[in-house]
Amino acid sequence: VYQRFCYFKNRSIPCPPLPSIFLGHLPILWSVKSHAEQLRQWTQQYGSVYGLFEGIRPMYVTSDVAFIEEIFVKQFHRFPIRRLTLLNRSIGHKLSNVFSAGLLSIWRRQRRILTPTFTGAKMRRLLPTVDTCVNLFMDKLNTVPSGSIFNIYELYKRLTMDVICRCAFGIDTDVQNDMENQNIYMKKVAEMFAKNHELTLLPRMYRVTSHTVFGGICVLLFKLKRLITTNESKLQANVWLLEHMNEFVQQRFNKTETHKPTSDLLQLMMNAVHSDKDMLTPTELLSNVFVVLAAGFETTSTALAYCTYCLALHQDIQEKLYQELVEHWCPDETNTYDIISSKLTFMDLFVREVLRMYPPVPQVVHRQCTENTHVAGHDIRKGTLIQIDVLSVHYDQELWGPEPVNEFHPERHLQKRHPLAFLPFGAGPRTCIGMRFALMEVKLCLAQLISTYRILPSSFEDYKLNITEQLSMTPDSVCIKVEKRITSSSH
Ligand code: HEM
Repeated sequence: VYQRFCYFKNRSIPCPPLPSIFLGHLPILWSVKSHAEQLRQWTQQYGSVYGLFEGIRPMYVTSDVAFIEEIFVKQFHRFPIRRLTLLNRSIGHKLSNVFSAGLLSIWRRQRRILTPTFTGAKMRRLLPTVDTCVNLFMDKLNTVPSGSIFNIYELYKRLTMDVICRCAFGIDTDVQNDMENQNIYMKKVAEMFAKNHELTLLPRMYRVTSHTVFGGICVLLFKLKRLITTNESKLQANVWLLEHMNEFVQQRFNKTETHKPTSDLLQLMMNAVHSDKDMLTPTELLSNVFVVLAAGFETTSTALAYCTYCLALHQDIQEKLYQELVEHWCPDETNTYDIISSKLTFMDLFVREVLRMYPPVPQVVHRQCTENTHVAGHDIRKGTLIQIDVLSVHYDQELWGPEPVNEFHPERHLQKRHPLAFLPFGAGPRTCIGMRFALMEVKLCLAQLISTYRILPSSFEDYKLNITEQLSMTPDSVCIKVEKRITSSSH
C-alpha cells in the first residue's frame, strides 16, 4: 500500500495532502459542492498535471492540452475506456452500451453501428419531431403572465424529456402538460439525476476498492441486494428504467413485424441492428436505448438553462441574436435544418461560448489506461485514471485570450484555437455521439424563444446562478421574466 501511495512521489508529480489512507482523496471530492471546481482549485495550486488517489488507485488530473491530445487522440488505443461503475460492472458486458462499454472491441463495434443514427441527414429527419415539442414549449411559455418571474429550467426539463421520448422511442408522454410530475418515466429520470446513486454506500465502497478483490465482493453484494429487493418502487431509478425499457423495446420489435416502421432513434438503431453483419444483440440495443434517454435529458436541458441565463445577462448579445434571426429565421420553411446548421452563425458562436463557460458534464471527460505507456515524459501504468480538469482548460487565458476568459465573448470562437481547448462534448474517437442532436435541439429552441420574446433577468442586481454538481453541473434554477416582442406580424 505504501508503495502505491508513492506512485506520484516517485514520478515527481505534485499531489495534494492525503486526507485518508483508505479512501485517498475521495472524501474531499465527495463532500465538496462541485467536483469540477475542486479540481480547478487544485490545478491553481499544483499546476497542469497533478495526482490524486481514488482509494489506492492513482488518478492523474490534467489541463495540459498536449497531454490531453496524447491520451484522447494519439494514444486512444491505450486509453479507450471510462471508469467502470458498480452498476455497469454488475450488469456485465452483455448489457454494456456505447457509453459504459469497458472493452475496446465492444465499444468499437457498438459505436460503428450507432454512428449512422446521428448523421446530419438523420437529424434532418428528426427535426420536425423536435419542432413539435418546441412548439408545445412555446405554448406553455405563452401562459406565463408577462412580467412575472418564473424558473425556465423546469420547462426545459420537460421539453427535453418530451423530445427524447418522442425522438428516441416515438412515444408522446404528454410530459410538458404534466406539471405535477405524474408521468412515471419523468419521475424516474428526475430521480436518477436528483440523486447520484454513485454516491451511496455500496458504489462508494466499490469506487475505493474497484481494482482489488474487495471490488468483486461489492459486486456480489449489489447483486444480492437487487435479488432481495422485491418492491419495485425501491429499485434504484436507473435499474427500474433499464428493466422497463426492455418491455418497450420488445413491444416495438413485435410491432415492426406488422406496422410500417416509424422514424425515430430506436427505429434507426433497430435498422442498424438488422443491417450490420456484426449486429447489436437485443440486450445491447436495450442498453443503448437507455443511455440515449439518460444522456439526452439532463445535459441538453442544462445547456438550454445556461444559454437562457447568458441571454438575460447580456442584453446586447441577445439583441444581436435577434437581428440574425430577423434576417434568416423562417420557421415555416422546410429547410430549417440548413438554417440552423449553416445560416445562424452568431447563434453558433453564442452556444459555444455558453458551453465554454458552463460545460454541463465535465466529470465524464476521463479515461482509464489499459496498457503501460509514456505520455509527455510521464510513465503511466495500466489501470491508472486520467481525469480532465475541463474548467481549467476552458478558462485558460493562453488558450482563449486575448479577451479576459471570465468575460462572455462569443466572437472569441471565430479565432482558430487548439483542437483540445474546447471540451464540453469531450474529445477524440469517444467524443459525445449525440452532439449534433443536442445542438439542433438547443438552437431550434433558442431561435423560437428569442424571435418571440425578450428575455430579462429576474433582477438586474446580483443576477447569479447557484451551481452544484452531482452527475452534472446544474443551476438550482434560472429565474427570468419574458416580454413578448412586437413584430410587424403581431400587429
Ligand atoms: C448539450 C448536451 C450534451 C453534452 C454537453 C454532452 C456531453 C458529453 C460528454 C462530455 C461525453 C463524454 C465524451 C468523452 O468522454 O470524450 C458524452 C458522451 C456521450 N454522449 Fe453526450 N452530451 C450531450 C448530449 C447528448 C445527447 C442528446 C445524446 C444522445 C442522444 C448523448 C449521448 C452520448 C453518448 C452515447 C456518449 C458516449 C459516447 C461513447 O462513449 O462513445 N449526449 N456526452
